Amino acid sequence: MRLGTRASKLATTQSGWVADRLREAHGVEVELVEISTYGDRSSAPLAQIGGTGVFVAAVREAVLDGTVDFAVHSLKDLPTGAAEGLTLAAVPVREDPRDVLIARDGLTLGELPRGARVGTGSPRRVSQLNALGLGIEIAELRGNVDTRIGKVTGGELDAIVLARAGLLRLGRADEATEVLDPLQMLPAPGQGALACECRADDDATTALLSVLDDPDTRAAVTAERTLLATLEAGCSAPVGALADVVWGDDGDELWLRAVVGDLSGNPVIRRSASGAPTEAAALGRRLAEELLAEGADQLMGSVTTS
Ligand SMILES: NCc1[nH]cc(CCC(=O)O)c1CC(=O)O
Repeated sequence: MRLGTRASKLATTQSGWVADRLREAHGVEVELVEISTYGDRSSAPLAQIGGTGVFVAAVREAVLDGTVDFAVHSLKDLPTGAAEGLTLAAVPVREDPRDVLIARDGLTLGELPRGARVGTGSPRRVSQLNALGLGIEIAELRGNVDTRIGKVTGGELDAIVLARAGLLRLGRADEATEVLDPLQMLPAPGQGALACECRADDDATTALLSVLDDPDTRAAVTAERTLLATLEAGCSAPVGALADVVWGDDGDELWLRAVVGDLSGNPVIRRSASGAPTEAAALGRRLAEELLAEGADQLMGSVTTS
C-alpha cells in the first residue's frame, strides 16, 4: 500500500505508526510517500494563509489522482467540510489531546513573571491564555516542533504552548514543563487524533483501513468537528472543544466541552453538554447552537476565520 504523508518529522512518525498497525493487522507492505504541502512551504502566519486545509490539500490530491492509496493526516488540520471523492476510512485511537507548556527554567504558567513572552500562532490558544489574566505577552510562533522548542532553549521566548500529542509521538513529552488542564485550555477539535483517508470508491483500501478505527475516538471527534462546522469556524478560529466517552448511569455517555472567544479572551464562553455516543453529530450541533445563542458569532466575528 502507498501511504501519502506530509514530510515533517511529526507527520512521518505518525504515518509510520499507522503503517506499523496495518502491517500487524494484515501483513501488508506499506510504503511512505512524502508530499510537500503549501502549509510546509509558506512561513506566513497560519491565520493569514487561510489555516483550513493548507496542510492537507496536496496530500488529498495525491490520493485522488492515484499517486497513493491513502493518506494519514492530523485530524485537527482537516477542514470540516465533506471532501469530494474521499472517505474517512479510519480514526485510530487518540493520543493525549491536551496542550502543554514548555517554559524556561521548568516554569509553569502560574509561575511565569508578568510580561513573560509566550509563543503561539493559534488564535484558540491566544484567546484562552489571555482569558487567564496572567499579564503575559503573546508572540507569534510557527514552524515545526524543533523550531518552536528552539525559541525557548535559545532564550528568544520565555515559553511556548503546543500539543502534547506531537511531543509524545516524537518521544519528547518530558520536555513539557506543564500539561495544561482542559479547564483552562481546551484543545483544538480533533487534536491528538489521526485521519486515514482514501478514495470513496476504493472498497479494498477502505476495508483494510477500517480495522484501525476506534469508535470512541470517532464519536468524540465527530462531536467536536460538528460543533466547529456548526459555528462555521475553521481550524484557525478561537474555538476549543474536547469530547470524551465516559461511563454514566445509562451506559456510555459522550461529554462535550467547548470554548469560544476573541483574541483578547475577554470574555470567553464555555459550555458543556452530553448525549449518546451514537448521536455525536447531534450533540456537537446542539452545543454549537447553545454557544451561538450566547453570542459566539459576534465574539468570533472580530477574528479572521476561515
Ligand atoms: N497546528 C499544527 C499541528 N497539527 C497537528 C499537530 C500535532 C498535534 C495533533 O496531532 O493534534 C500540530 C502541532 C501543534 O498544534 O502543536
